[in-house]
Amino acid sequence: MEKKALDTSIVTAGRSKKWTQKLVNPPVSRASTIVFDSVADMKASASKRMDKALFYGRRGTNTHFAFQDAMVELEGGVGCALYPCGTAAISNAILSFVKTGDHILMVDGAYEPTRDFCDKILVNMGVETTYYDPMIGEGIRDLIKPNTSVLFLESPCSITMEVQDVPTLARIAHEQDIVVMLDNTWASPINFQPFDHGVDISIQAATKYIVGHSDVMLGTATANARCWDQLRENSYLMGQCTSPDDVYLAMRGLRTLGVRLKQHEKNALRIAHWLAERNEVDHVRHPALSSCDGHEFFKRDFKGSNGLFSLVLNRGNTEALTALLDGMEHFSMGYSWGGFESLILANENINSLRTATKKDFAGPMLRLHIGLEDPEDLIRDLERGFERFN
Ligand SMILES: Cc1ncc(COP(=O)(O)O)c(CNNC(=O)CNC(=O)c2ccccc2[N+](=O)[O-])c1O
Repeated sequence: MEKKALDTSIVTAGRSKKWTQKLVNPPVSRASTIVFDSVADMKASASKRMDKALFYGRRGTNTHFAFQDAMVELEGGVGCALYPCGTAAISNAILSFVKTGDHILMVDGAYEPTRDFCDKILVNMGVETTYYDPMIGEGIRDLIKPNTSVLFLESPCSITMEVQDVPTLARIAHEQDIVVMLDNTWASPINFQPFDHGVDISIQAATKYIVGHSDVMLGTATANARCWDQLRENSYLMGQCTSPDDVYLAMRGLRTLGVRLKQHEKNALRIAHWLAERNEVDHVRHPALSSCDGHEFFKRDFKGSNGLFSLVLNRGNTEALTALLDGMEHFSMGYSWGGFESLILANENINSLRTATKKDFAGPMLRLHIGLEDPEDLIRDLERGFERFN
């Protein structure tokens, strides 16, 4: 079969008639018990239970199998495990590849609950975590220990948006047979191809852009041939299963992911360049702008950006920030991103979330998620916000 363009794959991925039963979309197949016609049928299913045979609800149904196929086609790898949320994907992927006495390397700019998992769960299992500078590059070699089993990346990093040199870090990790995991949520399966850059396991909080409508919690971990069997079986043993209703909505989200990302990107760049000229802004941390750490890696490795970026203000205290935030008309405050709506979050002390790298920023940070609203309305909303801020 000839290689398809990305936009064609977005439309066709996961639509094997095995799963759709000639419908355009795979039906929502809810199941715990799967019944068999004969002992031979039951044994045949059991022998193929690890390869999308209908066996038991926890292994998935045709709805899950369709979405898993779609994720592998779009992101790469050989298999995709599903989880109730992105945080579950992160924790179960790591748990699938560590044992007591191991050491892992975790990017200092990781999503805060990822850090909490390391500091509150792994530590009690006798797994040591070293946090490293997102921009460390070749220096990662000096942090590797004989018992290092996982190198975890998140690129760009949460809130501070550093873009990591993934291929360099992966190359060095593989010299010591270390498993390379990447939280690839910002790029989604579309804008960064993890397995082309040395990653072994790519993690998505599908909650964000894949679902795209702020109404489902879901996580995925897609693995290459080296890691797939171990990831799949350990995640199954830890009871990681998902609702076919949520998976159906994630599959629905995939079909518009390409066009939504393009519009988010266009709107966000309009606003990021406008913000860069505001006198309240010290600098904008958008991977597509040269003012963002790792911008050169974004240009080299990414196919595009999206609506999520941050900025550093050059002044402002809690009172001024509250005045800015409380009166926004189109920017809501909420703990997520990747839906169609615009969001805004403030962070007054990013260094409280970092242990290996301290930022000497001019002022507090704002993280914006630019939605699908008209960017001129959003700019006017921000203008009014800055009037309250000043
Ligand atoms: C890159 C990345 N990777 C994984 C996850 C987790 O996904 P999930 O929300 O589906 O579990 C996320 C979720 N992102 N959520 C946010 O950025 C906003 N949420 C928060 O800030 C939040 C929420 C609950 C508890 C703590 C935080 N926090 O980051 O401080 C993510 O951004």
